[in-house]
Amino acid sequence: MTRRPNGTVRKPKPAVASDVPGLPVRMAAAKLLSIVVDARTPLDGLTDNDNGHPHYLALDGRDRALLRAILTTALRFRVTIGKLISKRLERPLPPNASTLTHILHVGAAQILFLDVPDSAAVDLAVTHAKGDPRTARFAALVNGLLRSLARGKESELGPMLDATLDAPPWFADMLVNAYGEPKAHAILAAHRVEAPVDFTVKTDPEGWAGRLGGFVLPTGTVRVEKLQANVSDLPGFAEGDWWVQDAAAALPARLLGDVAGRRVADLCAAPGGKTAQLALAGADVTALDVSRNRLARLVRNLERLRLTATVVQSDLLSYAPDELFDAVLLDAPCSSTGTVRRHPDVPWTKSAEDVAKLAALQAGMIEAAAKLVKPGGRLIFSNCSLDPAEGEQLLRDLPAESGDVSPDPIRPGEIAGVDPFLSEDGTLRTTPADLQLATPGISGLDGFFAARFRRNA
Ligand SMILES: C[S@@+](CC[C@H](N)C(=O)[O-])C[C@H]1O[C@@H](n2cnc3c(N)ncnc32)[C@H](O)[C@@H]1O
Repeated sequence: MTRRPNGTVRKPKPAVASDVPGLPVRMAAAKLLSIVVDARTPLDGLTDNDNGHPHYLALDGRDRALLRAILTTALRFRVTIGKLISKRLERPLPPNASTLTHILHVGAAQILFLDVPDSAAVDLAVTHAKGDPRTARFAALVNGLLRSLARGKESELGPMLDATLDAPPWFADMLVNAYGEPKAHAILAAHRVEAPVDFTVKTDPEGWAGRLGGFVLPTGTVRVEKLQANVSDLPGFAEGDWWVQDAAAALPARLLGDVAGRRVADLCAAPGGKTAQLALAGADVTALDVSRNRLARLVRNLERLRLTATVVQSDLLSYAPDELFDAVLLDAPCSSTGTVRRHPDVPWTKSAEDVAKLAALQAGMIEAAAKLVKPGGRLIFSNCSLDPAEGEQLLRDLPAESGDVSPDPIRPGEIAGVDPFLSEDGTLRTTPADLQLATPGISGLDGFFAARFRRNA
C-alpha cells in the first residue's frame, strides 16, 4: 500500500497480466483451452504463426512454445487431469464455472507433466484467478487444490493414468467397437505419447537417417524421435531433399504402382505430400484442391522440392477435365482421428455426428473421383481417420450398383513394409498402436485407411 500526501492510503491496483512474468502465457492457455473444448475449435488455427488467435500472436517465440506445450498436454491427459481435480472437490464445479475449470486444468497440466516449478504453476494460477471477476472468489480453492495436487502427484499420478482412458466417451467407445478392447486401449496409450517426426526423402534414406539423427523404417521413411532444430533449419530443407510426412501418409500414393509417365490426378492435394511423391515418381500430376490458401502452401512446398505439378483450384465434385486420368488419388477430408498423437484436440473438437457427415461427403467424392479415371485405371481412396465409418464400413455401404469401379485388392508382398497393415480384403489399415519398436517414442503410425479400385471397362 502507498500513503497519499493527504495521509489517506491507496490500495495497490490489481496486477495486470503484462506486469507479472509468465502470467500472459497462462492466461492465453486458459483462454485457448476454452475455445478448443467449449467452442470445439481446432488448435492448429489458433496457434498459427500468421493468423492465430490474438492472445497467441501477442506472445514471443518462447512463450508460444510453452503455450503449445501446456495446451497439448492439457488435452492429451484431459480425463486424467479432470479426475485428479474432481477427487479434490467436495462437489462438482458448476457448469458455468468453465473459466475456473480451465485455470485449474492449465495449472494441473504444468504440475503433473511439464518441467515448470510447482510453486510457479500454483502462484500464476492463483494470480490469474484473482484477476478475473468470474473466478476471484475461488482463488483460495485454486491455491489449495493445486498445492494438494503437487503434494499428491508422486503417489497418485501413475495409478490414475493406469485406471484412465484419456478420451471423451464417444471416441473411446468408437475405438473399442472398431478394434476390440486391447487394441483400442493400446491406441489410446499411444495417443499419450508425442509422435516422432517422419521424413520422405528423395534418395538415400540411410544417408539422410544419419544426417538427421534417425533411422529407416521398413517402408523407407526416415524417422527421427525428437528434432534438435526447427524443420526449416535442418540439413536438406533449403535444398528440397525431403519433406515431413508421416510414414502411414506416405503409403497411399505408392499403392498406385509405377506411375512414371502416367497422367495422375491428386484430387485433395494440399499441402502436397502425396503430390510430391507422385511427381518424384515421374508422374504428370494434376494437383487439385478446393482451398486457395492450402494450394498456395502446396505451390510453395513443390517449389522448395523442385518438383512440378499442374495446379487446379476446384471443388472435385464439379471438376470436369477435358481428358480422363490414367490414375486418381483421392485423399479425402476426414475426421483426422488418426492424427491424435500430433493433434490431441481432435477427439475434443469432433463428434460422432461430424464423422457421419464426413463419411457421407466421402462417399460422394468416391463416386465423383471414379468418373475421372480412364477404364482400367486405378483409383485410391485414403484418409487419416481411425473410424471405420470413414473406412471399412464406408466401403461396405457404397452402393454396389454404381458400377464405375471394382475393388483392386492390395496384394501381400507388393510394397515393401506394407504387409503387416493389409486386411484380408486387400485394404490398408494403420493405427498408432502398430509398428511397435524399441520405445513408445519411436513407435506407431498415424491412423490411415486406404482402398484401391479399378475403373470398369
Ligand atoms: C487430408 S487433406 C489432403 C492432404 C494431402 N493429400 C497431402 O497428402 O498433403 C484434404 C484436402 O481436401 C481438400 N478438400 C476438401 N473438400 C474438397 C473438395 N470438395 N474438392 C477438392 N478438395 C477438397 C481440403 O482443402 C484439404 O486440403
